[in-house]
Amino acid sequence: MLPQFSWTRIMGGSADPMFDPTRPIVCDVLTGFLGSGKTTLLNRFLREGGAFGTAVIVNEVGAVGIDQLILSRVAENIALLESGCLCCSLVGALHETLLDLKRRAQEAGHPVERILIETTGLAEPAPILHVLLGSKSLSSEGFSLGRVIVTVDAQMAAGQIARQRETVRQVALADVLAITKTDLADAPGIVALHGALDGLNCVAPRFDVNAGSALSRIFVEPVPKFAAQMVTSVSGAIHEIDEGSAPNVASHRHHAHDAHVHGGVTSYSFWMDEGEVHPAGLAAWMHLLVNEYGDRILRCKGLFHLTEPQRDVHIQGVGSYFYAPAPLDTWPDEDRRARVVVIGEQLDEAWLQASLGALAIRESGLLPRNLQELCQVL
Ligand SMILES: Nc1nc2c(ncn2[C@@H]2O[C@H](COP(=O)(O)OP(=O)(O)OP(=O)(O)O)[C@@H](O)[C@H]2O)c(=O)[nH]1
Repeated sequence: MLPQFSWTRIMGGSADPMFDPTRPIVCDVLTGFLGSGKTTLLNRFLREGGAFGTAVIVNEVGAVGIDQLILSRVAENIALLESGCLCCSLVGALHETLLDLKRRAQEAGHPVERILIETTGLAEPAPILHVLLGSKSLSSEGFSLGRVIVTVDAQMAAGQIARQRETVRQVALADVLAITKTDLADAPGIVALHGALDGLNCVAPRFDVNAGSALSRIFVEPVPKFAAQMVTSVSGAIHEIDEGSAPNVASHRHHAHDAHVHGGVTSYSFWMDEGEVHPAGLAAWMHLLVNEYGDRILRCKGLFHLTEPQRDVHIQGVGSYFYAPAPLDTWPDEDRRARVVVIGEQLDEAWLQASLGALAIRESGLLPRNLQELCQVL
């Protein structure tokens, strides 16, 4: 089902003579639990004019799209996907809508550099990420996944994390956590919120939507990839991952900070001192991980120095599916250590630590299914 809209309504204005139809189109996903402030945040971003070249796809469950009406007061470039949820029935429609948006942009000669996709509050981001990361037709048309922005209600989120599976999964898959309603929450509540977020996602930077420059940091500035030290500030409450206690360990020894458990979901980070990994070792480790945990893995991200060919790569897994490692133009920070974050349900820290031994494998096709087989091949 394609949304009903006309291209002039989407883009407005006249054709841009500088428009380059081959330019890549970055797709950002804006998600977060029901009422957590997605539309309010998007509205502010559009109103404050930072969205040139941005089209918006809004997904609402139900026959009447309210959010679209609110947003269309501030921007013309809105498409609505309604009567279903993107993560369930509308994944195919998303694919078609993206291609259709691009085709119409080309016909109209307007630049679309970015598409912001606002999901319903109940959406699980994983199926949407699979479309954006895994579709060959979308990638050959220049579409790529940008950032997953997740709104987190400072008043309600700690409780939602305890009760709502959707909130847990949304937070786990976030690249950026946008903390809303900090004006309503008290300081102890914000501290409790950070505690709740720590175990679910230790790598996504957190920004208070009500702080100065928040919009730019949430939507525009590059997202730090696994900075060894992350400092996040929400309403004056500083949460710091202390470098002193941070991982600085050799030989696949690891640090797993704050392995809080929320409904069985934990996040573990591992830093590795020893240099390069053969692609066969990376493949063996992914195979081992998926074989052990399957769909209990929610999200995996990593930075590695690969050999043969020698290159730095960013790996991404969503659920039990790993995408081809993406080459990095530049290593994202001064810390040259490889690192990986695994977020999932009922993961065993000791098992994860041991599994990293698979990274030492250098022979293609050597795919141990469990730790016992790994011991035999090492
Ligand atoms: N005080 C305060 N209210 C907020 C803030 N952000 C959002 N709200 C209010 O929270 C309510 C829900 O916000 P929405 O932006 O509609 O939330 P949503 O996530 O789009 O909601 P759904 O589409 O139902 O999932 C609205 O009344 C907003 O005005 C905030 O930072 N502070």
